[in-house]
Amino acid sequence: MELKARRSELIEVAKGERPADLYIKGGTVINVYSQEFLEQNVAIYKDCIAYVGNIEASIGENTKVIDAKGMYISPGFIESHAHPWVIYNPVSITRKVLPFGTTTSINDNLFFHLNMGANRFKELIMDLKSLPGNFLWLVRLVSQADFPGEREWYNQKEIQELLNLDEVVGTAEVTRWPLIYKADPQLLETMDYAKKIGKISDGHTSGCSYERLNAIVASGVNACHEAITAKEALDRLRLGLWTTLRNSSLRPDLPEIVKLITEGSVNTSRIIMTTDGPHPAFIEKEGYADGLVRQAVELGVPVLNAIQMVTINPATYLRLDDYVGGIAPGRKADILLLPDLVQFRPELVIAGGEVVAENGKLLTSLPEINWKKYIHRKPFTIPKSVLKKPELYQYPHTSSNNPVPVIHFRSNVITQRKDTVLPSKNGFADLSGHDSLLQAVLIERNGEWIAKGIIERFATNLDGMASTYNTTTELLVIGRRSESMAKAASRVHEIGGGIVIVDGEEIVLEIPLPFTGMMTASNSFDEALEFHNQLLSVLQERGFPFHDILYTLLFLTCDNLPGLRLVPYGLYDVKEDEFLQSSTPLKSLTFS
Ligand SMILES: Nc1ncnc2[nH]cnc12
Repeated sequence: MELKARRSELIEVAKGERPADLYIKGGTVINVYSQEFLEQNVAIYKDCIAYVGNIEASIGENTKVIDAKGMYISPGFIESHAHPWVIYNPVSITRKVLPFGTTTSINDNLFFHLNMGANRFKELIMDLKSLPGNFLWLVRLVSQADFPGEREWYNQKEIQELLNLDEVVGTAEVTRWPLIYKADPQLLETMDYAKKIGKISDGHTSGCSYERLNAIVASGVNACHEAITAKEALDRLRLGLWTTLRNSSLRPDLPEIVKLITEGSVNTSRIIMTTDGPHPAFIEKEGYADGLVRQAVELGVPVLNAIQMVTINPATYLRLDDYVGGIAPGRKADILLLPDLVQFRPELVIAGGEVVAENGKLLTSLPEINWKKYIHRKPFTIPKSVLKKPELYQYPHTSSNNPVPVIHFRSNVITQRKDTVLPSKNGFADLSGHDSLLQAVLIERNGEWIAKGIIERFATNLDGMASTYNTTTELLVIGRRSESMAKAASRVHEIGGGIVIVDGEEIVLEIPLPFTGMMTASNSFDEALEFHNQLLSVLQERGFPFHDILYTLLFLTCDNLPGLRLVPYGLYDVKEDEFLQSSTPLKSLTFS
């Protein structure tokens, strides 16, 4: 990490030979190293802490003294596993969570790399360096749904170059973890490279048994946030993984997994917490890293341990503890003044030595990013007229006697194969007698391929919807009426990405997501929140039975979760690793 303050200057301030810029006086320092509360002052010079103690020698004429009487002085919180694209974007999420005290976030680069490639992504990293706080990255080794040309797009040499950047702390989760289990040479080599240059590899081992976990840990993976029971969390801890307890909008599991601590006697020094990319309404209600500490303490975790789990523990895991995670000389001055240890909402947030927020209000400016310059790999080149063809949205089915493998939603994101006998009409499945079934297709933006399926238990009364908000960022079109689906698809094409819902011929909701098809191009978090709330309520009115629509859309097209998925190569049975219906080149279907 680059520091503005020189070490020699910090030494002078520590000795009282040079005046501090800021001096926080009269508060109680939360010492996450020694696990103590200490009545001490903190002197700050430029972007760093220079001194922690009771001597006031560094207060000079121009030193700004902050009275922290009655307050706790905490290290800034760290979100070590962020996904900065849940309709919000890197800037709008920072706007929201910096005043809540998250001064460091470690961000997945999935959709940035997927849409702009490694070199453009490098430019984005540089542009986002001007964000207040520490906005750092983990880089993907592959996407979340294999596609033609994936390994060239995620090429090893470029990824290694990214890993060498100061702003990149390691490799990101590999959701398709069987690749690691099978010792994929390209992935192992890159993870090894990361280790050699002192960086980490985040993991993702959902549903992985203890026995299989051994093989994953042997690959060099450092952490996992996918435990959904205290037992699974303990397995991970015991095998030497940094164990990240998740409380996300999709999986609000903390009450269960925290029993690892509250009903056990484990050492918490390798336990971390994450919100794992929650939707905007969750952040609005629960906060971010602050919400994790608040809830952990409510659930019975000792307060100092809970704070360590979002400060020094993630900093140590990320190999950033020389810079962030604690209040000590030579560390970055990322500091919160907390009025209490119940709400954990800071009265003052200092990031890099600057007061950036007070009483929940951001006081600093945010960069204006020209998102357009990054819209790069995938504009829609498929002619819009093609999207109007109704047969595009029908599942091929020639024999009424053969059952069709339907994607049945068991929960928000978990699906199962449900073979269903359906009549065939003009070579397609006839859904007219089955109210609970919808057509679903995934169309490559350039018309290279189309994958088709039928889904059940999504939103029974949905005429048509199209969305680039899914893990491929291609065009996902769902509905019961081909004409409405066509209209929704055409509109998303026109706006260059986003989510559109159509009733009959009428557009009832339009959410433009021009930045990669996942994010708004606005700095407003409130706009993202409003879009999310509208989407959920419009779909719930049409029968969507679950609590988190964005994750349903996101993961319908991934290739790692059970059971059937719609992915670039077709309708895919994840467990069997089998394609039940291959995707077809769209051009051969429609351009002739
Ligand atoms: N694997 C994932 N991909 C995209 N967004 C996510 N948010 C949480 N997990 C995610």
